[in-house]
Amino acid sequence: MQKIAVIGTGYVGLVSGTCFAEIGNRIICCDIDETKIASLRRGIVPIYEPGLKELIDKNTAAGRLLFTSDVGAAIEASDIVYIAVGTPMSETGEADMKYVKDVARKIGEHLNGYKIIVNKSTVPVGTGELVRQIVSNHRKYPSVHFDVVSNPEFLREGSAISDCMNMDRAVIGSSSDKASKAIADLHAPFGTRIYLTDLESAEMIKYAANAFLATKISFINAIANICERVGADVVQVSEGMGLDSRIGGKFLQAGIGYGGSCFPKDTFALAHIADQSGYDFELLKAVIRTNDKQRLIVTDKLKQAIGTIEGKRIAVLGLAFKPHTDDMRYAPSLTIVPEIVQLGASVSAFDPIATETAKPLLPESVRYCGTVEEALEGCDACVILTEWPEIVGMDLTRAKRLMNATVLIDGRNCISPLSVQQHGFTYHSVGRRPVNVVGSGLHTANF
Ligand SMILES: NC(=O)c1ccc[n+]([C@@H]2O[C@H](COP(=O)([O-])OP(=O)(O)OC[C@H]3O[C@@H](n4cnc5c(N)ncnc54)[C@H](O)[C@@H]3O)[C@@H](O)[C@H]2O)c1
Ligand SMILES: O=c1ccn([C@@H]2O[C@H](COP(=O)(O)OP(=O)(O)O[C@H]3O[C@H](CO)[C@@H](O)[C@H](O)[C@H]3O)[C@@H](O)[C@H]2O)c(=O)[nH]1
Repeated sequence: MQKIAVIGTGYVGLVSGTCFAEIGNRIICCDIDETKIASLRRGIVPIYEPGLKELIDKNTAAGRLLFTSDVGAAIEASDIVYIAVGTPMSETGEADMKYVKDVARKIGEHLNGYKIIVNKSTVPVGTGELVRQIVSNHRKYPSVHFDVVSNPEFLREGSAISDCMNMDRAVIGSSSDKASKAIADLHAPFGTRIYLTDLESAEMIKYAANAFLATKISFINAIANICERVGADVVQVSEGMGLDSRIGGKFLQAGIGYGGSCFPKDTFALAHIADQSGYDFELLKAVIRTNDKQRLIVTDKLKQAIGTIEGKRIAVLGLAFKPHTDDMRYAPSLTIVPEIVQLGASVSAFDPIATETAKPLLPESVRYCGTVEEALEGCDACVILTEWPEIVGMDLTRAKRLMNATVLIDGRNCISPLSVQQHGFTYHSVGRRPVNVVGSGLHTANF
């Protein structure tokens, strides 16, 4: 059992803190946001993440998971201190290190004995060393030692608990064997692969992994745009490509591009790190440009499908950047909905979870609906931006009855083209052929 303080109780700190408690450690999750801590203490979880509330309730009841806004006291009461604060994109593209630096100062001020300081936030290479210097400079007792470790987080929102409990690997970077071993031992109950490395390489692994996944997405989106022009079907192309084990089928779903709190900011940050190091990362810059442009295809497709957008009513289904989260950070809807409104249409929007997070971020004229059906009623076209199960599984017969005109723009390629066409819809996807070829797909050799 380790005594651990997790500083920053956002998506990462709250989930990883809870999972560390679940494997038997005593965790104090702390945050400067007192409202957040007060909610958590009352059993109210401030973010939507499947399975998180149940796991928090279980571990708080067992006395393994505590919440406080007294960050200093949490540091003093722990042997391992995890940094999990935000590193948002600054105006110039690089990661804003303000919160990490604030926490490092605080750790220095409350270093009352040997501690391992572990950074879980996504940070530029060199941050471990920066944290070491700040902690050193703010130490109350200069004779007290500490080690710094980088242990980046790879969870995805929407499946964060499962990603954390069944992580592919734990990357642990440090110049101290003792600290690396302690953090490796901490991960033993997860039964995961441990990858030991130096601080700088661990920090780079996180950015490189996200940039690579973003590259796969922009690559398949570019292929989808070509498929549309030459008459191929991107879903079949990506499946056929993915069967090559060197390529793999994951992160090859074409659509309106990536959003979220990580890929947009981390690709920018890595391009900035490269620039600073004197290397022009042209490939990554093209990935970012491709993603920015991909969002614009929705209004282009709308114009193609219904002519003028002015005066029309458009149903927008899905606002969150991906299903199973209420996170709206860099969601494609934040670009697409204002564009539709600006072109003179009225928007009826539905999202099963993210509506409240979305409201302050979208134009005031947007009408929010409680169901898919309410959003579709009387609309001239329907646009899918997030593949929530209730949107993918919508009743097309009912949808057709409710809508003024049967135009469906599927920004996530999540509805079967055959099925929508059988229901009499005009279907616009991202690089799919209008109708599937019968008998296509994977077959055994004796087919
Ligand atoms: N969200 C993800 O899916 C994800 C996954 C992997 C890695 N990451 C990385 O993890 C880090 C955290 O991301 P997040 O999405 O959890 O951020 P978040 O914005 O949801 O949460 C950060 C929390 O830190 C708190 N905080 C800020 N300064 C503080 C301080 N001085 N003391 C105590 N608390 C403080 C904030 O109040 C906030 O609650 C980022 O670097 C991010 O890139 C995020
Ligand atoms: O084939 C795909 C896969 C994803 N996406 C989009 O990409 C974005 C990101 O999706 P996902 O990676 O599932 O969610 P995140 O929670 O942003 O997780 C990413 O970012 C986290 C923060 O760094 C990392 O920890 C995770 O490993 C990494 O997958 C979303 O808008 C998805 O719609 C696609 O368009 N096509």
